[in-house]
Amino acid sequence: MKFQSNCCSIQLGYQSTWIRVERTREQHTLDLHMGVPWETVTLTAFGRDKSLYFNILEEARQMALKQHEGKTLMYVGLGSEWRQFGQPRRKRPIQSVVLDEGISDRILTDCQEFISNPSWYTERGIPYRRGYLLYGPPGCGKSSYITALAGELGFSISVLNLSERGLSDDRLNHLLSVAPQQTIILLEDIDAAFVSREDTPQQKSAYEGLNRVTFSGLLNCLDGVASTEARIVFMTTNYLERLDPALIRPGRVDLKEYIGYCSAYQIELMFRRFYPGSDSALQAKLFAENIKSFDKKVSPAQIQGFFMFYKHEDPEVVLKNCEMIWKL
Ligand SMILES: Nc1ncnc2c1ncn2[C@@H]1O[C@H](COP(=O)(O)OP(=O)(O)OP(=O)(O)O)[C@@H](O)[C@H]1O
Repeated sequence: MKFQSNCCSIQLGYQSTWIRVERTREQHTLDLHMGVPWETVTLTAFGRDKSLYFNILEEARQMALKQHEGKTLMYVGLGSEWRQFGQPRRKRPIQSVVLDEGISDRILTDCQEFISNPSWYTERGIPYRRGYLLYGPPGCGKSSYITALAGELGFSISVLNLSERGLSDDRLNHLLSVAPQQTIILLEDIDAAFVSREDTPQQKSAYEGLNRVTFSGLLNCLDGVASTEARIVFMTTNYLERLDPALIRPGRVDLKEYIGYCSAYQIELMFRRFYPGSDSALQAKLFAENIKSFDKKVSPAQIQGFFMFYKHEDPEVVLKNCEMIWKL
C-alpha cells in the first residue's frame, strides 16, 4: 500500500483480475454543513471488460443491504442532506402496535396498493405521492405505528422537524427532493409548526418568529414532492382542529386516521400479547371489562407501562390491580 498525505492506493485481486484502488481525499472541497471532506475512490484495471466494475458495485450494494436486513434506518435532515440517525433499529413487528379494529389493515393496504401501482398514477398524470395524517392523543401509537409500518414495507424513515430554526422554505424543498429512496417522510407534531389561518391574532403572534418555514412554503413543498418512485409523507398531530384545512385537503393528505385511547378490543389484544398463557383469552376479556368499568380514558402507553410494572407477576395479580393503571 502506498500512502501520501491525502491519498492512498492498494492493489487487489478480484475475479482473477488485478485492480488498483486509489482513494483520494479532496483538499479544497468540503461538505460545508458537516465539515466532512469529500473522497474519491478510483478503480483501475487492465482489459476491456467493464462488467467487472458493475459486479463490484452490485456486490457492495448487496453487502450493504445485508447489513441492514431486518432493520429500519432513520434519517434526519442536516444542512442540505439527509444523515443516518443512530444505529439501524431492529424492525418492530406491525402486530406489536395494537390499533383499534381495522385501522392498521386500512393504512397498510393503502400503502401497499400505492407502492405497487406507479403506472396508475402516471397514466392519469397524477403525482406519484401519497399523504397520510395520524391524529389523536399522546401515547396511543402514532410514531410507533409509522416505525413498524416502515419496517413492514421495507422503507426507511426520514424525519423532518418543521419547527427547527434555520429550516427555510428552500432547504425544505431541497431536502424533500433529495430524500432517500424507499423512505417515509415523517413530519411530526405538524400543529406545532404553524397556526391555522383562522386562529386569533393573539394565537398567531405566539408562534411568530419560531421558525422560518412558511405555511405557503410547506404547501408548495408538499405539492412538489413528486418522484419517479413512491413518495410517502406521514404527518402526525395531537390536535387535528389546529391544522389549517389547506394542509390536510385531499392530494396533500389522502388518508386520515384517528389513533385514539384504547377500545376494549385493543385492551384485550394487548393483554393477550403480554400474557400468552392458556387462560389468556378469558383473562384478557375480564381485564378489558374491568378497565372499561372505570369509565376513564386509557392510552396504550399507560397499558404498556402497567404491564411492564407487573411483568413478572401472574396474570391474576394483574387482573386484581387494574385501577393501578391510573396511579403508576
Ligand atoms: N397502540 C399501541 N400498541 C402498542 N404499544 C403502544 C401503542 N401505543 C403506544 N404504545 C407504546 O407507548 C409508547 C409511546 O407510543 P408512541 O410514541 O408511538 O405514541 P404517540 O401516539 O406517537 O405519542 P405522541 O403523540 O406523544 O408522539 C411506545 O413505547 C409504544 O410502544
